[in-house]
Amino acid sequence: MADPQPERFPADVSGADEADAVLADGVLRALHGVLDPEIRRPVTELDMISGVRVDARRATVDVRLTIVGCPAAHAIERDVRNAAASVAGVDDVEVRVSVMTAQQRNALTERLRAGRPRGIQFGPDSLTKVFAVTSGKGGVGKSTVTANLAVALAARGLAVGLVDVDVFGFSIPGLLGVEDAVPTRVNDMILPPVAHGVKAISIGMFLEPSDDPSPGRGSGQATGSGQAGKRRPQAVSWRGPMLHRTVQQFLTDVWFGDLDVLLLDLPPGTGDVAISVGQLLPHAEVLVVTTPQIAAADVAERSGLAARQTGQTVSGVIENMAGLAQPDGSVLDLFGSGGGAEVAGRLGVPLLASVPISVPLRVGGDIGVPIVLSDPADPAAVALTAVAEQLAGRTRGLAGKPLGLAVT
Ligand SMILES: Nc1ncnc2c1ncn2[C@@H]1O[C@H](COP(=O)(O)OP(=O)(O)OP(=O)(O)O)[C@@H](O)[C@H]1O
Repeated sequence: MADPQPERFPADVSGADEADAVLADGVLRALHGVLDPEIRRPVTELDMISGVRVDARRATVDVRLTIVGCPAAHAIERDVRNAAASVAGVDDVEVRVSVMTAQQRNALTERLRAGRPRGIQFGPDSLTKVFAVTSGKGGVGKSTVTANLAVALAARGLAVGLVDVDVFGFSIPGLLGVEDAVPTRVNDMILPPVAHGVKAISIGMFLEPSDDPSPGRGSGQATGSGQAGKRRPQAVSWRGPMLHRTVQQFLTDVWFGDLDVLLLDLPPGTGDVAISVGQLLPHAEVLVVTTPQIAAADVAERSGLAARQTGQTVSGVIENMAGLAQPDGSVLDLFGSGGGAEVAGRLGVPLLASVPISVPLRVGGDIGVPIVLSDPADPAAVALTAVAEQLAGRTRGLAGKPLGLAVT
């Protein structure tokens, strides 16, 4: 038997006379093009439009926000107003804002879950390709690489999620320019902020903001994020069970919707979080980031071997911080050379790219605009975009997936 459909709350559409009724229909059609900035679906599909009334070419649109103080309220109101005003024949627009009832909110969260029971969203049957990015040592550029891959994949039109499980050294919010973003909660569902087209979640988004009123770093591109003062760095010192629950909650309660690709930024090394991710997402493919330094190869290889012990597949190695191009055309191998190929050889997987040291790459990270967007012609951006293309080619395959068919 099919799952019962959650209740719908359709819009009441009317006009003072026949011509106004036609305009009201036009306004509703125009509103189909307005997306909720966090959920990324048309507001009309989400029952956020409760009424459209046109009187003597004057449109009144009733909008229902998901929660009181919805951080996306301003953007939704603006987009609704603009869409209604774009309908030829409408002279004026009034937008009236209210908040969903508990019943309407429940129906919405049910619908977003699409009848699936609450649980890990990216199990082995999911069509979402999951890549966990790991490294042996810290500071090799793993988070920078992950953020760039996510943004490059989103720029190709893929639906991309990024989970920053580098709990002790989280840096994804800053790298994506959303370090002050606060995720919205709708019932027990957490809506991840969207930055540069990527739905991103990080422990850094749940720390209490300080009272420091100075503006945070970033491009302010987060949509639907509450802005509440710059966060001072805070230490997270948790033991294994707490870490495991956090990873589990990110994969269960954060609503990503239908994703093509999910990337996870793991902490360096082979600790508790890597083990939790291995247990929760055993089908994830692992990408190992390392530097060209041969001396770092052992520890990088170990992070790949640890992933294999939990059943994950190591898909490739990305060498980062390779030779720095000098103004005279020579190349300075600051961290030596050959480390990436060495690790790839030992793990028996391809070396996916060698990303050079790049000042624009570092600057892109500092200002929250990844280099694949801020300076796509830079050699480091070119190398990272090429990796994203390889990964994109491997998404949405049904090959090897159980189809859930039974012989009767
Ligand atoms: N190719 C590169 N060229 C220049 N700077 C880089 C490059 N890759 C990364 N960096 C810089 O190196 C520093 C460390 O990068 P990042 O935080 O991404 O490392 P990480 O491996 O994720 O560290 P950890 O796991 O310890 O948090 C950052 O300041 C980043 O801007």
